[in-house]
Amino acid sequence: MTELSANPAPSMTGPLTSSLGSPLTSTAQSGAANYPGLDDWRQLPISQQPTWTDRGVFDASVKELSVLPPLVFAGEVDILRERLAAAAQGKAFLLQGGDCAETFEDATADKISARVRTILQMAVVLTYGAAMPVIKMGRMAGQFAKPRSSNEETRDGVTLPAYRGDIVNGYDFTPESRAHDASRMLKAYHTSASTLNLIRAFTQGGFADLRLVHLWNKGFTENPAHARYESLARDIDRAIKFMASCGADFEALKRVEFFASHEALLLDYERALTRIDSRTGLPYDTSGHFLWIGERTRELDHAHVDFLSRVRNPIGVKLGPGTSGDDALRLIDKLDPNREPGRLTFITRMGSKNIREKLPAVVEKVTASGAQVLWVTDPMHGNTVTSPNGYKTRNFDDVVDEVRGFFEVHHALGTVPGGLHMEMTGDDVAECLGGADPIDQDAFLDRYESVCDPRLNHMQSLEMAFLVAGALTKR
Ligand SMILES: O=C[C@H](O)[C@H](O)COP(=O)(O)O
Ligand SMILES: C=C(OP(=O)(O)O)C(=O)O
Ligand SMILES: [Mn+2]
Repeated sequence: MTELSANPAPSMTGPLTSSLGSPLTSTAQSGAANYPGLDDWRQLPISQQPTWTDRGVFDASVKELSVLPPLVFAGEVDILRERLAAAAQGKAFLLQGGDCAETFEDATADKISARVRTILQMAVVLTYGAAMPVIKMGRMAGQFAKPRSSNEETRDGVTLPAYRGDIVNGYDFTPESRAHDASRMLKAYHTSASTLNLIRAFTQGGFADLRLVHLWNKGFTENPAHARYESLARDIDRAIKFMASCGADFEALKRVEFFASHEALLLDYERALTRIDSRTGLPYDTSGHFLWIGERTRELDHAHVDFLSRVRNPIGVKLGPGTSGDDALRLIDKLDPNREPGRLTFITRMGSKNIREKLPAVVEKVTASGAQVLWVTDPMHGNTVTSPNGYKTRNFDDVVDEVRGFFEVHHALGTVPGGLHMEMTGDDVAECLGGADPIDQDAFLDRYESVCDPRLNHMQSLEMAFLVAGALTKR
């Protein structure tokens, strides 16, 4: 423990050091060992990395990760890039959602199923309302590493390392649990694999068949959004029956594409899962289909931007209210120098109070440069507040207002509002205030489950989908 508290600033370990504070041994190199540039990030400033307690465990974990099978196939990643290119042109819409922080404990069939069903329901609402394809993507099967504002947490006079996601340490407030344990990277890999396996089974094996559109609503608490969904599902049912009587073939309705994404924060993990694709000879980070760089780690000349500039996956970057048009242009030059459709997504999270004022200048500058990025709204992270009874929360009205602001800005500029990025769950939790069947802060006492940021619950998520479908119809 002293080792951890003696070095409370694992971020910015500086040039020529790894996240262990000293040069890594060759055991840290992955399958793509000699590919030029993939390890350049190790020479650059890096923030938000763990301070692992045991070098032996670290070396062994990275070595094992680097020979484990990839979690996703490079061909799927290429398909996603094409889908995102369509979204950037206004021909599809990206729906990306899931926990702020997945946990190992919650990687159960029930919870994964509720989340997938909720995303499928939202996608149906959006597809039906907006009459355009929806790209379905989970913040799932890998969303285990969290950047934090503070390295430490103090409770009742006791100070311990902050929780940094299950891939780094445990949520329990004990010195043992909060120690940074590199073997957790292996557990994160295996939990991602089993989550992805279940998602693939659900989405390819019949569960996502559009003819089961009613079934996805079953088991969720009845509420206004639930009822509205039922009515829409009845319309879809009628349309399907009508088409069936006309002899239509429903093969295409049986399966859906579902992509996995997470914040690529823990670069030792991401590097170990980076492989050279045998078809193209190029490096892919096979820990997920889509990876994003967070607001806290998007400095241009730092490690995260450098590493992600070198993999073929589609990349997202979160843009907070302090982003200038020039910042955005420099990120484009570094991450998408060839201006490749679908390569780069900007996920704006400016806050409902800032979006209308700050977003236009950034979008205008990017548009004037000729770059075609995909613009996505994250209406969660700029709207975090503390409730009077001490919970980290968000007001549903602020979240809605940021989404509205995002659409207004893009409508006014004639650009494409191409997606929604949400922290949500299929469970009936109480973490965000408000909604049609309003959550108040007293409900937090029993139903606040998130280990990091507050999520929209099942009903609030569906409500959001109806709202966005309305905005897309106008588009
Ligand atoms: O999910 C995002 C960040 O990890 C989170 O907002 C950080 O929250 P903190 O300010 O409580 O550290
Ligand atoms: C850390 C996150 O967001 P941001 O980087 O936008 O703060 C997140 O998406 O959980
Ligand atoms: Mn979050």
